[in-house]
Amino acid sequence: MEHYVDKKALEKIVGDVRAQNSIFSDKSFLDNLSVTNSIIGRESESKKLVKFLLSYEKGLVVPLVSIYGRSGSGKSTIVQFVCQNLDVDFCYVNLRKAKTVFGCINLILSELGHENLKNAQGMNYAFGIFEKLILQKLEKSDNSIFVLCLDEFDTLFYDKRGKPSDFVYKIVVLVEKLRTLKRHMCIVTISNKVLSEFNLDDRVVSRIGTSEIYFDSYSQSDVLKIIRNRAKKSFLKKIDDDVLQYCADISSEEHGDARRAIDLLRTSGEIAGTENEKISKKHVDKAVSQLQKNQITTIISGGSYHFRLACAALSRLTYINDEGWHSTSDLFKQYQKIISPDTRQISYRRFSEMLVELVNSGIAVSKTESKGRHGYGSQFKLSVDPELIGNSCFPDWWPSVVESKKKKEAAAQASKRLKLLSSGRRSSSLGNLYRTLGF
Ligand SMILES: Nc1ncnc2c1ncn2[C@@H]1O[C@H](COP(=O)(O)OP(=O)(O)OP(=O)(O)O)[C@@H](O)[C@H]1O
Repeated sequence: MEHYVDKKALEKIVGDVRAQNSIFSDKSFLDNLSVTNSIIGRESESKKLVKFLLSYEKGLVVPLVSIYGRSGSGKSTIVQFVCQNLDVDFCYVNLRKAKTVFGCINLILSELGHENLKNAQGMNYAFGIFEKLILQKLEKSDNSIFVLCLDEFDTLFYDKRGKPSDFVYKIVVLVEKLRTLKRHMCIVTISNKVLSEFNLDDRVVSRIGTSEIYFDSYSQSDVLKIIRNRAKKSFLKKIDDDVLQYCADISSEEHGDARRAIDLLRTSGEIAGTENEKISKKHVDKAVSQLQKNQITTIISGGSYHFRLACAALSRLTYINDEGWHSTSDLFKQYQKIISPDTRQISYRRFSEMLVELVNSGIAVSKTESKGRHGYGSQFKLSVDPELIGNSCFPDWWPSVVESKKKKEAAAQASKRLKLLSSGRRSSSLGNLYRTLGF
């Protein structure tokens, strides 16, 4: 049957959305993309950043400050809040949107109002424009410092062919050049990883020093304070504290993640609104599974065909064999079986890199195991339901996997019955023998 949206269907959609939103007074306080004005805690981290940036007033700024810590610990929020409230010119760029190093410089330029450049125009040309734009900006505002905030700094290092270390070197050289023009610039990198984990050349490392600010994960009570504050501003009616506690507990299971807590509270509210009920723990449970589903779908739909094949290989092995850990070579064999015959396979090495991507995305976990004389090898285990992954990767293919498992289980049952039967026959023929011998 064809599905289409007519006026009646649209009216229903509008009604559903209104119901979803009915229990909120102002949802903007539950928006993870906007920068909040009310920050709970984080005084010491803010102070350190202000100290690094304002040292320009005394004539010397460190070229690079590295901000690092687990996700949802407030890194991006604090950096943007501080920059917005100091007399500095700044440019905040989330590098996740870039696929290559050249893509990163294009993102920076476009944030500064410049059109995209073509690869062929080259990095040196791009840096020439970057320098001009910074000088123009400082001239206009009469500020002396330009802060370049590079969020998701790790992205730069995915493009190994684009020479990420060279790129950082070029920015540091620009910082030095601006200094000779009596202008200051500071690069603030934001990442989940510490700077030493990146493959930066010695010439970069020796120039940037070690100015780091670590953001410790929030405790359960920190997360609770953050969402209590948001709940007060965003819902029409007061939310029970045990519901907020429950959201905070779930969001602190692994590490205190404020983003997860805010998403959870918003989604629980939407579900409660749709069901026309007061928000309760039941809605939080539903929100947890809805968010997990959404997250998986986003990761998988954004991945390449081979990434989805790697996910599918791990899901199939896990589902069919009811087993957790799988080696790279078993997974590669499985990948070779699933891939469509007219598609070119990626190499074993590239496939192992893809498995690492899977771990980075949170879909799987890995461990290293000794293989005796053969050294060490990696093992991978899914961290989510294989059916959810398999169905999201290739919905037309997954039913055949379910069918194979059914067949395998039926065959195992049949062989069990056969064994029982034959051992029964053997014991009854032995019984006859004993009787004949008079025992
Ligand atoms: N101390 C805080 N007070 C109020 N809200 C906070 C605080 N810390 C984080 N948040 C909120 O939590 C959400 C996530 O914060 P943020 O994006 O800054 O985390 P992050 O450490 O940069 O995460 P990631 O590494 O995943 O990018 C945002 O909505 C932010 O407003």
